[in-house]
Amino acid sequence: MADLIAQKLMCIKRDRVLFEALDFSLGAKQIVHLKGPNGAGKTSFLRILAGLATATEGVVKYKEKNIESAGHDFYTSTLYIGHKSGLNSALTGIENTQFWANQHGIDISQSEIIALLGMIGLAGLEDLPVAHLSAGQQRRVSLLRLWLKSQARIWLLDEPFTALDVQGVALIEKKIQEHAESGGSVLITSHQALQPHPLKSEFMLEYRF
Ligand SMILES: Nc1ncnc2c1ncn2[C@@H]1O[C@H](COP(=O)(O)OP(=O)(O)OP(=O)(O)O)[C@@H](O)[C@H]1O
Repeated sequence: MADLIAQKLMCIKRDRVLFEALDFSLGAKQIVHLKGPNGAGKTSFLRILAGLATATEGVVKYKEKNIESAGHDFYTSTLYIGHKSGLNSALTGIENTQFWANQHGIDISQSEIIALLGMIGLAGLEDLPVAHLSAGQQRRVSLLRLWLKSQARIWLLDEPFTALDVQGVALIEKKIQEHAESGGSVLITSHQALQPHPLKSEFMLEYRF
């Protein structure tokens, strides 16, 4: 059975119907590439699925419960990474990661964070305020969450590859594939093609005038 089910979703923004009667499901071991032109409503859709915005009509269910009533179970099982980095630019990579881990009840030591930051390509930059990091380096700090919130089975990722170089994209793609292979599910928006993978499918949102 699917982890996350959306039924008959409608979303209206500024009098424009972005989508209506939209049914969608995301199950274990699935990677769904959400595609569509600028302004089609991909971010709006992702935010509704994450419980960060409310649909004009329709419901989103997690384990057969509306996400509003699924509560803690839903939020601990979901990892949403949006367009914005969600970082405090005055804090270092270590501090940002520690803060985020604390917010999510994740027990992690400073040496473990330093090791993870090194793994993601930020060795030697761990104690710089993230304002002093490049756009791609900041993106890497924010994507470190993929390695932290291991109990989150459902990943909702909005343009995670923005600003990443070729190696950065490959690292994140590999992590996404490993997550799906180990039973997780991933919905990802990206304007670039994803690596072919047997678990991957596509879901298209058309631009509606
Ligand atoms: N808070 C808001 N208030 C008014 N209109 C909004 C709001 N958020 C989004 N929109 C509008 O909804 C439409 C869809 O936006 P959305 O960000 O979901 O598109 P998208 O498919 O993710 O686009 P992109 O590929 O450019 O990221 C856009 O026309 C946008 O102007």
